[in-house]
Parts: sequence; C-alpha cells; structure tokens
Amino acid sequence: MPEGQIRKAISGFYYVKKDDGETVQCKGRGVFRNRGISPLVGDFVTIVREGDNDATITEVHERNNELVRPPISNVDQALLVFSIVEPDFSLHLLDRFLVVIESVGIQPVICLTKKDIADEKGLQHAEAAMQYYKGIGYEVVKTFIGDSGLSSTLKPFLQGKTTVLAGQSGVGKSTLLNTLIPELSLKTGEISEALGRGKHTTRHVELIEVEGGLVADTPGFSSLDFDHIEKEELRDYFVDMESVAQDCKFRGCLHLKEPGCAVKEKVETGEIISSRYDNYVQFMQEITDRKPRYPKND
Ligand SMILES: Nc1nc2c(ncn2[C@@H]2O[C@H](COP(=O)(O)OP(=O)(O)OP(=O)(O)O)[C@@H](O)[C@H]2O)c(=O)[nH]1
Ligand SMILES: [Zn+2]
Repeated sequence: MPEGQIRKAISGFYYVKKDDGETVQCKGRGVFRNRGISPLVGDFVTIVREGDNDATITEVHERNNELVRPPISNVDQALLVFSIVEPDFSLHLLDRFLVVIESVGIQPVICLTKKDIADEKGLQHAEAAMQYYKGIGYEVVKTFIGDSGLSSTLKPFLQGKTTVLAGQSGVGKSTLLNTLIPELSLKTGEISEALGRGKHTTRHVELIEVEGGLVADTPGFSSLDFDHIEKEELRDYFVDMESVAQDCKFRGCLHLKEPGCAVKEKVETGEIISSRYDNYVQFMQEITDRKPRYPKND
C-alpha cells in the first residue's frame, strides 16, 4: 500500500505526498477518531486508493513529536527568531524558548533579525551573547529585511529537515517566511495592526518545500509555559549545565543549594554565564510554585 506524508489539511481532507512524488487527496478513517488520533500535517501515513481521485488514510505511523501550535508532527527544528531591537533582545526570553523547544525534542537554531536597524550597543550586546551560545553548541544566523541572500544563508539549515518558526510577536517571523516563500504573502506587523483583530482568522497549515527541506507556513510556537516540565528535568534542557553535571558531588544535584556543585563553580569562574544560571533558578521557582494538577473529570 502506498506510503506518504501529510503536507496539508483542509476541512477534513488531507493532502498526502506519496513517496513517488504524487500528491493525493485523502479522507481520514473514522477509526482514528475512535482511538483519539487525529491525523496531523507532518504525519507519515499509509493510504489506500479508492478510485482515481480518492484515497483514505488507513494508518498513521508513530510520530517523533507533535506540536499544538502550529498543529504539526515530526518537526526536526525550530528557527528561533529574535530581533536585536524592536523588541529588544532578551536573554531571559531566549533561555525560555530554548528550554521549551529542547523539552519537546526539537533542535533550535537561533536567528537574529533587524541587524539593519540595531545600534552599535545593541548589536554588541547580542553578538557577545551569541559567542557564548555558539560555544555551547547552538547554531546562530543573522538576517535582515530585504536580505537577498537569505535563502542561501538558511539553506544549510533547512536542507533535509522539517522546520517551524518560533519567536515573540514583532520579531520578524512573517517577514522571514515571506522572503523564504514569496508566494505566501503573510501579513506582517504594520498591515495586521491596521486590520485589528481580524488578522487571527484560522487558516490551514501546510508544509512547504523550501531549499531541500520542509517549512511550516505559519509562524507558530509561542506558548512559553513550563507546564509539562518537571523539576528534575529542567537541568537537562540547559546544555551547558548538563555537560558538567557529572562533576557535581551529588548525583541528583539540582545545582541549587547543594554543596560541591560543579555548575555553581563554573558560574563563579564565568565559564557558565550568570544570566543562564539566574534564568535556570527562576524557571525552577516557576515550576516549584506551579499549582498541583488534578486529573480532569471529563
Ligand atoms: N528594519 C527591519 N524591520 C524588520 C525586519 N524584520 C521584520 N521587520 C519589521 O518588523 C515588523 C514585525 O515583523 P513581522 O514579520 O510581522 O513579525 P512577526 O514575528 O511575524 O510578528 P507577529 O505576527 O506579531 O508574531 C514589521 O513591521 C516588519 O516590517 C528586519 O530585519 N529589519
Ligand atoms: Zn550541581
């Protein structure tokens, strides 16, 4: 039976790109609903043909991961968009995004925008910070509006991967997507403000082939809470801490008040920047303060 990937979903129909390159419109089987599975864009599926133009999805293969916003599965990478100015670059927000993205098993790539309007001070601040993040293994790219070389800058990152864009409002996600996928024409800041609330009309999600990879055509992923993260897990999402944790005196060290903590030593010497550690402590507090969750009754 043919296999393929759901690239688009609109009003009950799924558009499956088969392994042989053909795209087929498919219905989902009712049986999925009974099992609580709803096929997602990004899913690898098995289909059966029913006549020339119709087909049904008979099986959804196991997912590597799935996101709620945007609703897609099997995402490899998030392009984490941060502007150097307007809004100002924030290390706190960067660490927050990194933790959330690492926690769902997606590789982050940091993308700095608006270098064309950044002043010397803002640029230096962001660049100094980026030296550190590169040092702990993160990829960093810089872009600006109207950058004609954008596709080739991003090509090595997009190739062979499924990518979503993430970042706070106004950083330039739609602008980036429009430059990468010119036929999209997503509304950017100025226009959407004029239209007021109307901009949040629901639209379908699609995975579009760009530079040898797939990019979700929607700037999603803005939920930044730690609801799904446990206290003992948080440290694993700080790569720089995780890599020295084996030198802590206590095996289960949370790098807080424990004696002989290798992480705190590295913060003292400056090998781990203090903003990272401060953010870790603050996120830990948020998780600790979280109200206990009770199972829902419905
Ligand atoms: N100067 C400059 N302006 C930019 C750049 N990128 C985006 N902008 C502007 O910043 C504003 C916001 O850009 P958007 O692309 O709408 O930002 P967004 O991240 O999609 O914002 P939301 O839709 O609110 O999530 C727009 O006015 C863009 O024209 C850039 O690199 N340089
Ligand atoms: Zn420790």
